[in-house]
Amino acid sequence: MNLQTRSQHACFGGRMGFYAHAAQATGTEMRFAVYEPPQASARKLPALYYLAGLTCNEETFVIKAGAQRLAADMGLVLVACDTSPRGLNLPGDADAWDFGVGAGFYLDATAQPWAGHYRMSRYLNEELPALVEANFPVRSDRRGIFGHSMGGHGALVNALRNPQRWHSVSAFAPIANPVAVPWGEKAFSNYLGSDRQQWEAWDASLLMRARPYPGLMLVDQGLSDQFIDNQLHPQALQAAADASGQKLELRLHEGYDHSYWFIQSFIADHLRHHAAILGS
Ligand SMILES: N[C@@H](CCC(=O)N[C@@H](CSC=O)C(=O)NCC(=O)O)C(=O)O
Repeated sequence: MNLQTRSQHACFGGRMGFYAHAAQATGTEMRFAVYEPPQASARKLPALYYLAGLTCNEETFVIKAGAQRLAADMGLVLVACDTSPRGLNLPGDADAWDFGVGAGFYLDATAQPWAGHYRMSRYLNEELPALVEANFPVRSDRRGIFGHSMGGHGALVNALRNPQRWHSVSAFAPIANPVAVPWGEKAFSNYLGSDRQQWEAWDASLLMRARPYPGLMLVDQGLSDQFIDNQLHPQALQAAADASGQKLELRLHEGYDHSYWFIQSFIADHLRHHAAILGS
Protein backbone atom coordinates (compact mmCIF):
# COMPACT_ATOMS: atom_id res chain seq x y z
CA MET A 1 0.00 0.00 0.00
CA ASN A 2 1.30 3.44 -0.87
CA LEU A 3 1.54 6.08 1.83
CA GLN A 4 3.11 9.50 1.47
CA THR A 5 4.05 11.49 4.56
CA ARG A 6 3.34 15.18 3.92
CA SER A 7 4.43 16.50 7.32
CA GLN A 8 4.87 15.39 10.94
CA HIS A 9 4.98 17.51 14.09
CA ALA A 10 5.62 16.80 17.78
CA CYS A 11 2.39 17.44 19.72
CA PHE A 12 1.64 16.83 23.44
CA GLY A 13 4.38 14.22 23.64
CA GLY A 14 3.03 12.41 20.58
CA ARG A 15 3.00 13.07 16.85
CA MET A 16 0.61 14.95 14.57
CA GLY A 17 1.00 13.79 10.97
CA PHE A 18 -0.49 14.59 7.58
CA TYR A 19 -0.52 11.90 4.88
CA ALA A 20 -1.68 11.16 1.34
CA HIS A 21 -2.24 8.01 -0.69
CA ALA A 22 -3.71 6.87 -4.00
CA ALA A 23 -7.17 5.62 -3.01
CA GLN A 24 -8.82 2.83 -4.99
CA ALA A 25 -12.32 3.65 -3.72
CA THR A 26 -12.27 7.17 -5.15
CA GLY A 27 -9.67 6.83 -7.91
CA THR A 28 -7.99 9.96 -6.53
CA GLU A 29 -5.29 10.96 -4.10
CA MET A 30 -6.87 11.15 -0.64
CA ARG A 31 -5.40 13.02 2.29
CA PHE A 32 -5.83 12.29 5.98
CA ALA A 33 -4.40 13.27 9.35
CA VAL A 34 -3.36 11.04 12.26
CA TYR A 35 -2.58 12.06 15.82
CA GLU A 36 -0.53 9.44 17.68
CA PRO A 37 -0.47 10.04 21.45
CA PRO A 38 2.68 9.23 23.46
CA GLN A 39 1.37 5.78 24.49
CA ALA A 40 1.51 4.74 20.81
CA SER A 41 5.27 4.34 21.04
CA ALA A 42 4.76 1.41 23.44
CA ARG A 43 1.61 -0.39 22.28
CA LYS A 44 -1.24 -0.51 19.78
CA LEU A 45 -4.14 1.77 20.69
CA PRO A 46 -7.79 2.16 19.65
CA ALA A 47 -8.33 4.59 16.77
CA LEU A 48 -11.10 7.18 16.70
CA TYR A 49 -12.07 8.42 13.23
CA TYR A 50 -13.49 11.94 12.77
CA LEU A 51 -15.67 13.01 9.84
CA ALA A 52 -15.86 16.75 9.18
CA GLY A 53 -18.71 18.76 7.72
CA LEU A 54 -19.44 20.62 4.50
CA THR A 55 -16.53 22.72 3.15
CA CYS A 56 -14.00 21.08 5.50
CA ASN A 57 -10.99 18.88 4.87
CA GLU A 58 -8.67 16.58 6.82
CA GLU A 59 -7.08 19.58 8.59
CA THR A 60 -10.20 21.23 10.00
CA PHE A 61 -10.75 19.06 13.05
CA VAL A 62 -7.12 18.67 14.07
CA ILE A 63 -6.58 22.43 13.88
CA LYS A 64 -9.84 23.64 15.43
CA ALA A 65 -11.27 21.10 17.89
CA GLY A 66 -8.54 21.02 20.54
CA ALA A 67 -8.63 17.23 20.76
CA GLN A 68 -4.93 16.30 20.84
CA ARG A 69 -4.24 17.14 24.50
CA LEU A 70 -7.21 14.99 25.54
CA ALA A 71 -6.26 12.15 23.20
CA ALA A 72 -2.77 12.22 24.71
CA ASP A 73 -4.27 11.88 28.20
CA MET A 74 -6.64 9.10 27.17
CA GLY A 75 -4.38 7.11 24.84
CA LEU A 76 -6.54 7.44 21.73
CA VAL A 77 -5.22 7.67 18.17
CA LEU A 78 -7.20 10.26 16.15
CA VAL A 79 -7.75 9.85 12.40
CA ALA A 80 -9.34 12.65 10.35
CA CYS A 81 -10.18 12.07 6.71
CA ASP A 82 -11.18 14.42 3.90
CA THR A 83 -14.82 15.17 3.07
CA SER A 84 -14.81 14.12 -0.61
CA PRO A 85 -12.57 13.17 -3.49
CA ARG A 86 -10.80 16.18 -5.03
CA GLY A 87 -9.28 17.14 -8.37
CA LEU A 88 -11.75 15.27 -10.57
CA ASN A 89 -13.39 18.34 -12.15
CA LEU A 90 -16.69 16.52 -12.65
CA PRO A 91 -19.47 18.73 -14.07
CA GLY A 92 -20.99 20.75 -11.24
CA ASP A 93 -18.65 19.44 -8.53
CA ALA A 94 -17.44 22.93 -7.54
CA ASP A 95 -20.51 25.06 -8.22
CA ALA A 96 -21.80 25.11 -4.63
CA TRP A 97 -20.32 24.72 -1.15
CA ASP A 98 -22.95 22.17 -0.09
CA PHE A 99 -22.48 19.66 -2.91
CA GLY A 100 -19.60 17.93 -4.69
CA VAL A 101 -16.07 18.85 -3.60
CA GLY A 102 -16.02 19.09 0.20
CA ALA A 103 -19.48 17.54 0.41
CA GLY A 104 -19.21 13.80 -0.25
CA PHE A 105 -21.71 12.85 2.49
CA TYR A 106 -19.76 9.66 3.36
CA LEU A 107 -21.97 7.51 1.11
CA ASP A 108 -21.35 5.45 -2.02
CA ALA A 109 -22.83 7.25 -5.03
CA THR A 110 -24.75 5.14 -7.53
CA ALA A 111 -25.71 7.81 -10.08
CA GLN A 112 -23.45 9.20 -12.79
CA PRO A 113 -21.11 10.99 -13.00
CA TRP A 114 -20.45 10.46 -9.28
CA ALA A 115 -20.64 6.66 -9.00
CA GLY A 116 -17.06 5.87 -10.01
CA HIS A 117 -15.45 8.24 -7.52
CA TYR A 118 -17.76 9.45 -4.75
CA ARG A 119 -17.41 6.21 -2.78
CA MET A 120 -16.61 7.73 0.58
CA SER A 121 -18.39 5.01 2.57
CA ARG A 122 -16.31 2.26 0.99
CA TYR A 123 -13.23 4.41 1.54
CA LEU A 124 -14.06 5.07 5.17
CA ASN A 125 -15.15 1.58 6.15
CA GLU A 126 -12.60 -0.46 4.27
CA GLU A 127 -9.69 1.25 2.60
CA LEU A 128 -8.72 3.89 5.15
CA PRO A 129 -8.81 1.58 8.22
CA ALA A 130 -6.80 -1.05 6.32
CA LEU A 131 -4.19 1.57 5.45
CA VAL A 132 -4.10 3.03 8.96
CA GLU A 133 -3.93 -0.37 10.63
CA ALA A 134 -1.05 -1.44 8.37
CA ASN A 135 1.00 1.71 8.97
CA PHE A 136 0.24 3.01 12.48
CA PRO A 137 0.21 1.44 15.96
CA VAL A 138 -3.56 0.97 16.14
CA ARG A 139 -5.75 -1.98 17.05
CA SER A 140 -7.93 -3.45 14.34
CA ASP A 141 -10.50 -4.72 16.86
CA ARG A 142 -11.34 -1.36 18.50
CA ARG A 143 -12.48 1.51 16.27
CA GLY A 144 -14.65 4.51 17.04
CA ILE A 145 -16.27 7.04 14.75
CA PHE A 146 -17.62 10.56 15.27
CA GLY A 147 -18.14 13.75 13.33
CA HIS A 148 -19.86 17.08 12.84
CA SER A 149 -22.89 18.09 10.79
CA MET A 150 -22.56 16.23 7.44
CA GLY A 151 -19.82 14.26 9.19
CA GLY A 152 -21.96 13.71 12.29
CA HIS A 153 -24.52 12.14 10.04
CA GLY A 154 -21.76 10.21 8.27
CA ALA A 155 -20.64 8.78 11.61
CA LEU A 156 -24.15 7.75 12.63
CA VAL A 157 -25.11 6.26 9.28
CA ASN A 158 -21.88 4.35 8.77
CA ALA A 159 -22.03 2.96 12.31
CA LEU A 160 -25.65 1.93 11.81
CA ARG A 161 -24.79 0.24 8.52
CA ASN A 162 -21.59 -1.40 9.81
CA PRO A 163 -21.88 -1.91 13.59
CA GLN A 164 -19.31 -4.72 13.46
CA ARG A 165 -16.69 -2.24 12.21
CA TRP A 166 -17.44 0.69 14.53
CA HIS A 167 -17.41 -0.12 18.22
CA SER A 168 -18.34 3.36 19.45
CA VAL A 169 -20.11 6.32 17.85
CA SER A 170 -21.02 9.94 18.61
CA ALA A 171 -21.93 13.12 16.74
CA PHE A 172 -21.96 16.90 16.99
CA ALA A 173 -24.97 18.60 15.38
CA PRO A 174 -25.60 15.86 12.80
CA ILE A 175 -27.89 16.23 9.79
CA ALA A 176 -30.24 13.80 11.50
CA ASN A 177 -32.76 13.05 8.75
CA PRO A 178 -31.19 14.05 5.40
CA VAL A 179 -34.03 12.75 3.20
CA ALA A 180 -36.22 15.49 4.67
CA VAL A 181 -33.95 18.55 4.42
CA PRO A 182 -32.45 20.63 1.58
CA TRP A 183 -28.79 19.60 2.07
CA GLY A 184 -29.74 15.93 2.01
CA GLU A 185 -32.20 16.21 -0.86
CA LYS A 186 -29.62 17.96 -3.00
CA ALA A 187 -26.88 15.45 -2.22
CA PHE A 188 -28.98 12.29 -2.40
CA SER A 189 -30.82 13.22 -5.62
CA ASN A 190 -27.48 13.75 -7.34
CA TYR A 191 -25.41 10.95 -5.76
CA LEU A 192 -28.17 8.32 -5.55
CA GLY A 193 -30.66 9.35 -8.25
CA SER A 194 -34.31 10.35 -8.16
CA ASP A 195 -35.76 7.18 -6.54
CA ARG A 196 -36.23 8.35 -2.96
CA GLN A 197 -36.55 4.77 -1.76
CA GLN A 198 -32.83 4.33 -2.49
CA TRP A 199 -32.09 7.23 -0.18
CA GLU A 200 -33.46 5.47 2.87
CA ALA A 201 -30.39 3.22 3.15
CA TRP A 202 -28.31 6.35 3.84
CA ASP A 203 -30.53 8.18 6.36
CA ALA A 204 -29.58 7.77 10.03
CA SER A 205 -33.06 8.32 11.46
CA LEU A 206 -34.66 5.86 9.04
CA LEU A 207 -31.94 3.26 9.57
CA MET A 208 -32.19 3.62 13.33
CA ARG A 209 -35.92 2.96 13.22
CA ALA A 210 -35.33 -0.28 11.32
CA ARG A 211 -32.23 -1.55 13.16
CA PRO A 212 -30.75 0.29 16.15
CA TYR A 213 -27.00 0.46 16.72
CA PRO A 214 -25.99 -1.99 19.46
CA GLY A 215 -24.56 0.60 21.84
CA LEU A 216 -25.08 4.06 23.28
CA MET A 217 -24.98 6.96 20.83
CA LEU A 218 -23.89 10.34 22.21
CA VAL A 219 -25.16 13.37 20.27
CA ASP A 220 -24.63 17.04 21.19
CA GLN A 221 -26.65 19.83 19.58
CA GLY A 222 -26.53 23.59 20.13
CA LEU A 223 -29.89 25.34 20.42
CA SER A 224 -28.54 28.52 18.78
CA ASP A 225 -27.31 26.52 15.79
CA GLN A 226 -28.18 28.45 12.63
CA PHE A 227 -28.97 25.20 10.80
CA ILE A 228 -31.03 23.41 13.44
CA ASP A 229 -34.51 24.07 12.04
CA ASN A 230 -33.97 23.81 8.30
CA GLN A 231 -31.16 21.23 7.99
CA LEU A 232 -30.45 19.25 11.16
CA HIS A 233 -33.76 18.09 12.74
CA PRO A 234 -32.43 16.47 15.93
CA GLN A 235 -36.03 15.69 16.89
CA ALA A 236 -36.13 13.11 14.08
CA LEU A 237 -33.27 11.23 15.70
CA GLN A 238 -34.97 11.31 19.10
CA ALA A 239 -38.23 10.06 17.57
CA ALA A 240 -36.39 7.22 15.81
CA ALA A 241 -34.65 6.26 19.06
CA ASP A 242 -37.94 6.33 20.96
CA ALA A 243 -39.56 4.11 18.30
CA SER A 244 -36.76 1.57 18.05
CA GLY A 245 -35.33 1.47 21.56
CA GLN A 246 -31.98 2.90 20.41
CA LYS A 247 -29.89 3.99 23.38
CA LEU A 248 -29.37 7.68 22.60
CA GLU A 249 -28.03 10.48 24.78
CA LEU A 250 -29.12 13.59 22.88
CA ARG A 251 -27.93 16.67 24.74
CA LEU A 252 -29.35 20.07 23.78
CA HIS A 253 -27.25 23.09 24.77
CA GLU A 254 -28.65 26.60 25.18
CA GLY A 255 -26.62 29.29 23.40
CA TYR A 256 -24.28 27.12 21.32
CA ASP A 257 -24.12 27.48 17.53
CA HIS A 258 -22.82 25.22 14.71
CA SER A 259 -19.18 26.25 14.96
CA TYR A 260 -16.00 24.65 16.23
CA TRP A 261 -16.38 26.78 19.38
CA PHE A 262 -19.31 24.46 20.16
CA ILE A 263 -17.25 21.38 19.28
CA GLN A 264 -14.33 22.55 21.46
CA SER A 265 -16.74 22.95 24.36
CA PHE A 266 -17.88 19.32 24.35
CA ILE A 267 -14.99 17.47 22.70
CA ALA A 268 -13.78 16.10 26.06
CA ASP A 269 -17.11 14.37 26.68
CA HIS A 270 -16.95 12.74 23.26
CA LEU A 271 -13.41 11.46 23.71
CA ARG A 272 -14.35 10.13 27.16
CA HIS A 273 -17.40 8.40 25.66
CA HIS A 274 -15.22 6.64 23.09
CA ALA A 275 -12.36 5.86 25.48
CA ALA A 276 -14.78 4.26 27.94
CA ILE A 277 -16.08 1.89 25.24
CA LEU A 278 -12.89 1.29 23.31
CA GLY A 279 -10.49 1.10 26.24
CA SER A 280 -7.10 2.68 25.74
N1 LIG B 1 -19.43 28.06 3.79
C1 LIG B 1 -20.69 28.14 4.44
C2 LIG B 1 -20.62 27.54 5.82
C3 LIG B 1 -20.22 26.12 5.81
C4 LIG B 1 -20.22 25.54 7.20
O1 LIG B 1 -20.76 26.07 8.13
N2 LIG B 1 -19.60 24.38 7.32
C5 LIG B 1 -19.57 23.73 8.59
C6 LIG B 1 -20.16 22.37 8.45
S1 LIG B 1 -21.85 22.52 7.91
C7 LIG B 1 -22.40 20.92 7.74
O2 LIG B 1 -21.82 20.00 7.35
C8 LIG B 1 -18.17 23.66 9.12
O3 LIG B 1 -17.80 22.78 9.86
N3 LIG B 1 -17.37 24.65 8.72
C9 LIG B 1 -15.97 24.71 9.11
C10 LIG B 1 -15.70 25.67 10.21
O4 LIG B 1 -14.53 25.88 10.47
O5 LIG B 1 -16.63 26.16 10.85
C11 LIG B 1 -21.12 29.54 4.52
O6 LIG B 1 -20.39 30.35 4.01
O7 LIG B 1 -22.19 29.77 5.09
